[in-house]
Amino acid sequence: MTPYRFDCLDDAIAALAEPLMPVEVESQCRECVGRVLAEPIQADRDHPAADVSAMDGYAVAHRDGGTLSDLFRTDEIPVTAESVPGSPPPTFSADGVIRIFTGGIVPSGCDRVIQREHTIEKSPMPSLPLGAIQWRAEASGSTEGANIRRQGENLTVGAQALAAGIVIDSPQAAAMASFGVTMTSVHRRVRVAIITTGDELSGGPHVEAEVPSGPLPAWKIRNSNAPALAALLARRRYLDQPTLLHAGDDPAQLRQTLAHAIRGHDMVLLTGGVSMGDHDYVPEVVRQLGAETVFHKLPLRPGKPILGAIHAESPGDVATPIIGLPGNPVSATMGAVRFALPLIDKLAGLTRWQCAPPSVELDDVGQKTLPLIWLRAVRMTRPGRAELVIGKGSGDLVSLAASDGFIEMPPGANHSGPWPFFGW
Ligand SMILES: Nc1nc2c(c(=O)[nH]1)N[C@H]1C(S)=C(S)[C@@H](COP(=O)(O)OP(=O)(O)OC[C@H]3O[C@@H](n4cnc5c(N)ncnc54)[C@H](O)[C@@H]3O)O[C@H]1N2
Ligand code: MOO
Repeated sequence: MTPYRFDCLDDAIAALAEPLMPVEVESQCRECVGRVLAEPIQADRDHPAADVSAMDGYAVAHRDGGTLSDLFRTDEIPVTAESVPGSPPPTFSADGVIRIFTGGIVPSGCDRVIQREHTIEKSPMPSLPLGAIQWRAEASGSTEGANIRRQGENLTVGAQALAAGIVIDSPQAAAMASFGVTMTSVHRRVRVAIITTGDELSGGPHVEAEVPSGPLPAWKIRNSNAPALAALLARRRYLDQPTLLHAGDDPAQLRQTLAHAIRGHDMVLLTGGVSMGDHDYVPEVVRQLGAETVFHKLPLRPGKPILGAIHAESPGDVATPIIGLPGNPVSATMGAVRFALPLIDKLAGLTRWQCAPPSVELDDVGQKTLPLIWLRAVRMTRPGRAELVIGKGSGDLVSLAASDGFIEMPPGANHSGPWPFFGW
């Protein structure tokens, strides 16, 4: 029997994710790159729309024995017409071959395209205004259909090109453009509030986004968690810029700040004040505001005191996840990647919001083990391989800045992996 409600991080995340619904849909969005598609996209035409050439070369209909298109002929064969991309195809006749360019329509009757490298090209002359060719030996090795992209081989008209619930990135933008879609339905951007806590942060109770650069007394620190979490979120264009809030070590102020954040946001991330100290008010304030604590503390290092809760005005109402990340910068950053990002993805409307991280093997794992799930900072050394970045614990944001992400090892493990890798 363990003292934790969840022994597995994915189970804890799934429990928090369970009541979450994707945010609303905006229709007829034009600037939709980086947003989450909310409706499927269908092909408005076959892709390709006709049989087209995949090479610059000559379109022929190979008939063994005697005809001009015979690839075993050794004499000169006239070029009778050209098929140029952007123009309708010429008519093919067995009197010669058609010069065709990549993307040009293969005239009906042709059964293959021979790339120009497999020909000897003869210059035009008055009797042969488009010139002539002779086959090189390689031409006779071609097969039927060679270098032809068939009409509809990628997709046929009416079939689904893109499913709803994916991010519109570069390939998806290409697919939409190619099927003539200039506006579509997307989920609105997810609104996240980040609340930092603690009187030790410089700027007093109203610490905001700006980081003061002047000298500080030793008992004050600069707020590194807000910029760390904001930077993680900034890469996702399906999020609004997060609202940065701060509450000092005062339960009333924290309650007011958290209540305000819940009202205007889809998710609230807090850092600090979640552990056992006399000034750690987050768990109590979360309860006071009527949120259900799904877990508080997980068998995890760093980040053991993490809290996950769900707030809903009334049963069945919109559920707002609240994640209380430990204040230590390494715990806050790793916790945000591991816990907050998948939940944000679910809120954003992504179908595949659950983590499917790549894996890496460690170059050298050392002897140490932990009886907890261990998140360890690593730096990539080669594809699929990483080395540990040894730091001084969960306050060491300096060594974290030398890492590419972290791996997750189960309790007691100390072999080289492969281990799931979570990049920054
Ligand atoms: N008696 C116990 N003490 C502690 C336990 C425990 O189980 N029993 N857990 C330890 C662990 S593990 C962690 S992690 C920390 C988490 O504590 P809190 O979440 O309550 O965080 P704070 O005490 O408020 O802050 C911890 C640390 O982080 C610094 N901090 C806070 N906010 C920021 C910020 N925005 N930017 C940069 N640094 C920040 C803060 O000054 C503290 O040094 O609790 C252990 N204690
Ligand atoms: O979870 Mo704490 O992060 O070990 O310092």
